[in-house]
Amino acid sequence: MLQTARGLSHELGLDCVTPAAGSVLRLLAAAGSAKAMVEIGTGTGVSGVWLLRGMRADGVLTTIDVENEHQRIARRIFLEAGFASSRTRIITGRALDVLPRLADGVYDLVFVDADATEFGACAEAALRLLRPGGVLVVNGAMANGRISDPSARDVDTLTIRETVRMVREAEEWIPAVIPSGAGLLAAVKR
Ligand SMILES: C[S@@+](CC[C@H](N)C(=O)[O-])C[C@H]1O[C@@H](n2cnc3c(N)ncnc32)[C@H](O)[C@@H]1O
Repeated sequence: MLQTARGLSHELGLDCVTPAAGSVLRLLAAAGSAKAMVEIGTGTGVSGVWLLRGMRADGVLTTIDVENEHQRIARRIFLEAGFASSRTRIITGRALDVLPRLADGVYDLVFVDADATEFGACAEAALRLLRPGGVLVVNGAMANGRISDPSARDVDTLTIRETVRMVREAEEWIPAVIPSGAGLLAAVKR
């Protein structure tokens, strides 16, 4: 099932989480006995299946994407992977329009994998959405190796660098960068 979703993702020209990064997502969801999670960037559902596999059997994944077509594929992938439609809440819209409508302090995990220029704003929203002890995960934290190259100053790299710095320095987070896949910035909310 994940192979099908990965193939569809590549056909659409979308990146998706690698198996190494996906297994970290599953582990974090399982370690936190996650019951409520938010995903920003549904894509074709690759990361969603990893998250669903880790979270509690009665948990619900709220997943946001601006592209209805991507979510149409993801909805089918979730069902074919054995997850009933009651396990997912699929919301179509821009992340920064949808996130303010979600409840404060009730989510166990927020996974960010959409527009890199909005990573900082998504991390700030996650601070409001997560319960204490909840986990933020941002995919692409190493900006394909550009993060440590001071000459890389494109807008995506600059935003990712700034988001990693902001989360690392903030009192509210206990952070780590995990070098799996495109790099995962993970942080526990104090
Ligand atoms: C890298 S793909 C997500 C891949 C997915 N997480 C996976 O691993 O299978 C990024 C997705 O974010 C969506 N996206 C881009 N900008 C967005 C925004 N501002 N708000 C919501 N979704 C956005 C794109 O339509 C795309 O489906």
